[in-house]
Amino acid sequence: MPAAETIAPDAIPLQVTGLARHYGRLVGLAHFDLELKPGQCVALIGANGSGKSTAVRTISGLLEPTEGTVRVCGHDPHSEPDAEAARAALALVPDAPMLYDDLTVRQHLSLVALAHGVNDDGIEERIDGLLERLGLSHRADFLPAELSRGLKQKTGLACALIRPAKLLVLDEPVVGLDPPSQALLVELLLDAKASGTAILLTTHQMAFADGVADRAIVLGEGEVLDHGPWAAVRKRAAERGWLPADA
Ligand SMILES: Nc1ncnc2c1ncn2[C@@H]1O[C@H](COP(=O)(O)OP(=O)(O)OP(=O)(O)O)[C@@H](O)[C@H]1O
Repeated sequence: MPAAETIAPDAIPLQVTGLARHYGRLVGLAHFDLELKPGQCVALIGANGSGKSTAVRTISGLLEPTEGTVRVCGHDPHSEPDAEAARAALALVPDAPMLYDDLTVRQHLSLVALAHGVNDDGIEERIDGLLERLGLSHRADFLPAELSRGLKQKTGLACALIRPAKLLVLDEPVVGLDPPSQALLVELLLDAKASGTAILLTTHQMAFADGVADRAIVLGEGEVLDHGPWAAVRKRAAERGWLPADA
């Protein structure tokens, strides 16, 4: 059975319990709990080195946890063969997009769509529509080496958005994007939320998170310093000096 078909329609997109990741004696993340229901968006915020990428990478199955459990739609991304179903449900946009040197932008999207069983008659039109919306149409037949940093970032985002993920995980998604593209990304993420996709993102851009986050978690030295509704946590974080003064 294809992995995507093992995902129950009413599955909870993300459940994380007691997650910890140590790097030798250094604690990258500790005591991390999170549940994300369909259509919810949580922003992880915090200073450099506070553990945001460690959380994202451990939740996505790229890093083994030292302690704790992760379930993506009920599946464990750290245990084969269950990890295959977790990967089918989760779309990750890492801080530096992983692109194939010899595939064009359009070929990346076609490959991702095919790999996730999205090969219906309308797929080419949807790829064209997404390329157009992201301002990538004029670079559709270019290779990654011919793209700027921001265009590579958009290609990584397009790859995640072309497939029907239950959980979208984005690590610093607006780095490299110009202000109109950041606003466009907010629109695309609101569309994804409206269709029931849960979102976990990290960012240093508070104005971007204002547009999309329902809740926030503040990390510091790998520990959760605060969590709750986005606006309240953002205000407390600014008052306590956890954010830049202009955030
Ligand atoms: N591969 C690694 N080996 C050793 N220590 C690491 C490794 N990756 C991260 N760390 C450490 O773990 C801690 C958390 O790092 P992480 O990259 O998760 O932070 P971050 O909040 O994403 O930071 P930034 O905002 O700078 O991207 C830091 O102290 C960092 O130095």
